[in-house]
Amino acid sequence: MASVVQVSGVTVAFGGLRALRGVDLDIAQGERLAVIGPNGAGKTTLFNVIAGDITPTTGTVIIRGQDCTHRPSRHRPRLGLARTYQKARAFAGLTVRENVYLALAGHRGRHRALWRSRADRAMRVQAAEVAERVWLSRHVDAVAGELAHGQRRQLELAMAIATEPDVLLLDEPASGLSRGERERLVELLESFDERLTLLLIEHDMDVAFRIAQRVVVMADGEQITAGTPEQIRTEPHVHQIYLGTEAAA
Ligand SMILES: Nc1ncnc2c1ncn2[C@@H]1O[C@H](COP(=O)(O)OP(=O)(O)OP(=O)(O)O)[C@@H](O)[C@H]1O
Repeated sequence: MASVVQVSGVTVAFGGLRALRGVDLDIAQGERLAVIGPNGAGKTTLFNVIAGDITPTTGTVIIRGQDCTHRPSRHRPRLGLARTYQKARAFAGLTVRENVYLALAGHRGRHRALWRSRADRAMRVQAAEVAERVWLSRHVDAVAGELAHGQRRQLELAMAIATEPDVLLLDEPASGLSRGERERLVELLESFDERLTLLLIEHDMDVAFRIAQRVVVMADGEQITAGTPEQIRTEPHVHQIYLGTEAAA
C-alpha cells in the first residue's frame, strides 16, 4: 500500500529540549493509526509537524509524494490533509449548517458574495449532507453554542471532512467526552469511508485501541514500539513506560 505520509528522521528542538529525536513514521493510504504515550512524549509535536504547524529542526515530511517539510499548514488541505483541534473552532453563534458552509467556502476560497450566488444554494445543501455524515442531520439548524459537547465534536469533524480529505488528523478527539459520547465517536469514526486515512493522538487508550489498526507508542521524543492494538496491549514494556508513568503522574 502506498504511503500518504512519510516522516523521516524528524527532530524538533525547543531551545535545549528535544521534543522529537529522529522519528520515522510511514502512514499507508486508508490506514488507521493511533499515537499514544505518556505526557511529554512528543505526540502533539509530531502531530503539529505533520499538520505543518511546526517546522522540524531536522528531517523530512513527505505528503503524497511532495516534500512538505518547510511548507506551512495552509498548503495541507490542497494535498488532501485535514485536521481537527482540541479546542472548538466552530462559531458558537452560527448554526451547524452555517459552520460547515464556511468550512466549504474557506476550502474553495470563496468567502465573498456567496450568500447571494447560485452556488450558495448548492453549498447549503452540501453543508447539510456533510452534517448528515457526522450524524447531525437533526441538528443542521441548531446553533453550535447550544449543542451538547459530543455533538459539538461531531460538528468539528464535519468541518474537517467538508474538504473531502484523504487524510484526517485527529487531535485527542475523545478528550472531555462522556463515556456515551466516546462510544458514539468511535462508532462514527468507524462509519467513515475505509479509504480515509486516520491519524489520531489520543489519551484514552480504549478509544485509540478501538479505532486504530496500528498503534505507535512514544516516550521521550522517540518511538518506543508499534504494533496492532492486541500486541501493544500485552507488551510489558509498554505497560512499564506508559502506565507506569501515568500511574506516577
Ligand atoms: N512550544 C514549546 N516550547 C517549548 N517546549 C515545548 C513546546 N511544545 C512542547 N514542548 C515540550 O516538548 C515535549 C513534548 O511535548 P508534546 O506536547 O509534544 O508531548 P505530548 O506527548 O503531546 O504530551 P501531552 O500528552 O501532555 O500533550 C515536552 O517536554 C514539552 O514540554
